[in-house]
Amino acid sequence: MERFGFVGLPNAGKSSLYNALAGGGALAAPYAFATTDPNVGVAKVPDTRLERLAEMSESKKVVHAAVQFVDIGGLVEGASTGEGLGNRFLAHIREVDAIVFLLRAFPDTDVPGPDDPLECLRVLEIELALADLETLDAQITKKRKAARVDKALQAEVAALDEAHAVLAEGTPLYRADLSDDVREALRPWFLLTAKPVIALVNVGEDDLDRIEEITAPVRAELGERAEVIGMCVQLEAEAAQFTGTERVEMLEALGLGDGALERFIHSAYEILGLRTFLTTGEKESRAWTFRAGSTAPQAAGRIHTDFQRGFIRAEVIRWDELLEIGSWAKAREAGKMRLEGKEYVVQDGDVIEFRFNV
Ligand SMILES: Nc1ncnc2c1ncn2[C@@H]1O[C@H](COP(=O)(O)OP(=O)(O)OP(=O)(O)O)[C@@H](O)[C@H]1O
Ligand SMILES: [Mg+2]
Repeated sequence: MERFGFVGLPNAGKSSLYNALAGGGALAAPYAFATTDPNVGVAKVPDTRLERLAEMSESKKVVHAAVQFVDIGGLVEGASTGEGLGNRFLAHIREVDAIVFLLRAFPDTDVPGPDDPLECLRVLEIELALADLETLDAQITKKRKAARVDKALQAEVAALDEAHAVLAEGTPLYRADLSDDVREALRPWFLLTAKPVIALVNVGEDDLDRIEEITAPVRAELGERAEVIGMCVQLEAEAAQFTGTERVEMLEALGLGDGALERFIHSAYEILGLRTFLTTGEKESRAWTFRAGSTAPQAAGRIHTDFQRGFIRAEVIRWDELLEIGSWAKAREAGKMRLEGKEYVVQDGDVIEFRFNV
């Protein structure tokens, strides 16, 4: 399952965001990956398509797609040299698939810390860039020597040199203009600043009508490099303690509209190129996560490796088409199911039944 790490200065709102996701019933299951750090949550990805299909099939069970969130803890200036949680902290970041920068924009004299989101971003990025520089410095000389003998290593060394030059200027790699080849060569290095980023600007309760304005400088700074979302995490966490219509009323009363959590989870899903296909039946309806561009056998492998190995073909229909027809049996009868083979590239929103043979 894909994992997102919350990174921010102390008091940025990381734990509040975690609670917001946990409180809203979003936390499908607590997941402890280490006793020293129990703050890993599984958040289900909201999906009305799935709910409607489950209703249609009168499914006994409904299983949403899910992503993991980790509340990593506060990063302080000097983390790269061992300040604060230091290296243990950085190791946790290394394990995630994407980073969520929590940028504080709420003023509160009782809660210490900077409230300029751009300033917060700068400190976070410099610490992570320094940590990456250190990783490279520790290895680059050895690699260079090896490359003199083994020419095959030259491309990797060139990529490391390019990354080093970028980082030495204090620029995180996700912001740099690197070719796909260079990014690929850097992948085995698990560099912190090469990970995809969501910047979450945490605004104050009194600034709900200024979210766009407060978020704009961060958006301008990051451009296309990252997803930028503004919300008041505190209020979202309060609303998340309610469910169903109560939550809708609460969100309305707080002036939060549909709530930003769903939007946030969708963005998280989106930036990793994740997509959803669905299965539906009386026993269960379920949303499955796959990578954009996956073929039918690869998608089948998300259910079970046997499905991939023994793949014969897939019966496919778009979710809305199926809903309109009203049932799987009727769709089949009407000849509306497409038979797709090994080469088929699965689309977001496909409802699929796999035929396989093991
Ligand atoms: N948007 C907001 N407006 C006002 N107060 C907020 C907002 N978001 C969070 N807070 C408050 O700020 C304080 C710090 O929040 P939180 O504990 O979530 O930060 P944190 O990033 O987890 O900090 P740490 O790194 O110390 O663990 C809490 O008292 C919380 O209620
Ligand atoms: Mg915290």
